[in-house]
Amino acid sequence: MPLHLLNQPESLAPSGELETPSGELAKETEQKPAQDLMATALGYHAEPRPGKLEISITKPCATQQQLSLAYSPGVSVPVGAIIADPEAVYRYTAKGNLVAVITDGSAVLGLGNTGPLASKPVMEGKAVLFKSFAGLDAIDIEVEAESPEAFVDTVARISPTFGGINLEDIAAPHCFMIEQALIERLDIPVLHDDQHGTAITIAAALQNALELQGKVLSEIRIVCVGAGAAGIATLRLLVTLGLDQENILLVDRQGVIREESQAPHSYCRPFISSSPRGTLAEAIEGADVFIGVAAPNLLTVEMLKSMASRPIVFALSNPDPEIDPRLAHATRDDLILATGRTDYPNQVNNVLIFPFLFRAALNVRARCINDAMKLAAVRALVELAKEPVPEQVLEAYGEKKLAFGANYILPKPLDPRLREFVTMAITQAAIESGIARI
Ligand SMILES: O=C([O-])CC(=O)C(=O)O
Ligand SMILES: [Mg+2]
Repeated sequence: MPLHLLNQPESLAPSGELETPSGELAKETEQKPAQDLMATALGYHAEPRPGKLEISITKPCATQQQLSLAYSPGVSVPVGAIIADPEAVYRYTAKGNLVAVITDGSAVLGLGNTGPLASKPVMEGKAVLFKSFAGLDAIDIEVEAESPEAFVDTVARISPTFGGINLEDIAAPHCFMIEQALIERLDIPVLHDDQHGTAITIAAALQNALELQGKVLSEIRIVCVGAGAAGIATLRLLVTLGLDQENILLVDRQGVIREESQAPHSYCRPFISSSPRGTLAEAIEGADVFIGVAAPNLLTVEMLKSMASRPIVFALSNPDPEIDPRLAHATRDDLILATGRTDYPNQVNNVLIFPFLFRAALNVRARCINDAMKLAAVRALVELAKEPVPEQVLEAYGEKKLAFGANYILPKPLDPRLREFVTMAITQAAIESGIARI
């Protein structure tokens, strides 16, 4: 069974082969790149040494004198300083630049419950992104936890090591309670990336897509497929930004969530609909926006055809989207489409945000990542997408021209301006909202 079908909710599973305009031949030619990707990805992870991370040392340790500073007896001096003033830990250790990427492996990408061990490449990957995009040191930690409480306890117990905690790929509904419990318990920033990193990125992308399609958030009708971490957090944020709760249909494996008893968990409650529409096909008819954070190939050609004019489709299941992008574009030419993938235009992926939320929070030693910081992050992405794109970005993506428009609604993840522009905006919000400690 292909990995992307593991643990997939039954009624969300693709109903068969993807319908492609060019039929069998298209299927055969698609298999080759897929095989190439498998071999290349395995080689990338295995060679020249296994994995994607190593630890490096930042102080010389080659002479007896240096050794006596790095270790006994010199190391006891900062210990004493930290006992006298716990804040000194930020001066004498790596804590202030160190983020833990922590998971229980229960909702890994769109792959489902892979367990902690198999999630390790993803968590190492997040650590790589923290380092390369925001200069933050990050360590992946995969936890075998028998309950959400045990997971919270484990994270809380190891938290003194870190300047921030990035929770990653934890299934709903436990992810909501886990994040809340840790925010309350710890005095360092805690963020569940798949909720807020994803929600912020979607909100920014949607604002820009709506502007291009000549629509406004307060008037559109939206269908969100997936009532997990990303779906719930995104709807919450969009409502904060002006989306009318009445215009939301939240769909999960049973269809549109219309009754308390249908809801997979209590966090769906604000989005329970009184609409007569019950299936995804019924929900999508006439809708302006489709947000998929669920599973591959759920959005059919017929459904896409039935959407309102100038529709917006965010097919964000990773790695395989809710509709094949080529198929979607072949079906409608008035569409704005985004995926979570690097190899198509309009990548809506939390990598645009999580490195900079933590960079900003750690820069000012914020106790938490608050709503003001999240909203500033949305605004920064919205604005940066409208700025002229530097040559360096065009080169990185092999593009001749990129400009704000249907195929460029968000900055590219490899845009070096993100680090300064987005971090500055979030930092400013942290300072103005009074949670900066330095
Ligand atoms: O890793 C990614 O591409 C985005 C993400 O957090 C996820 O899908 O869980
Ligand atoms: Mg994730």
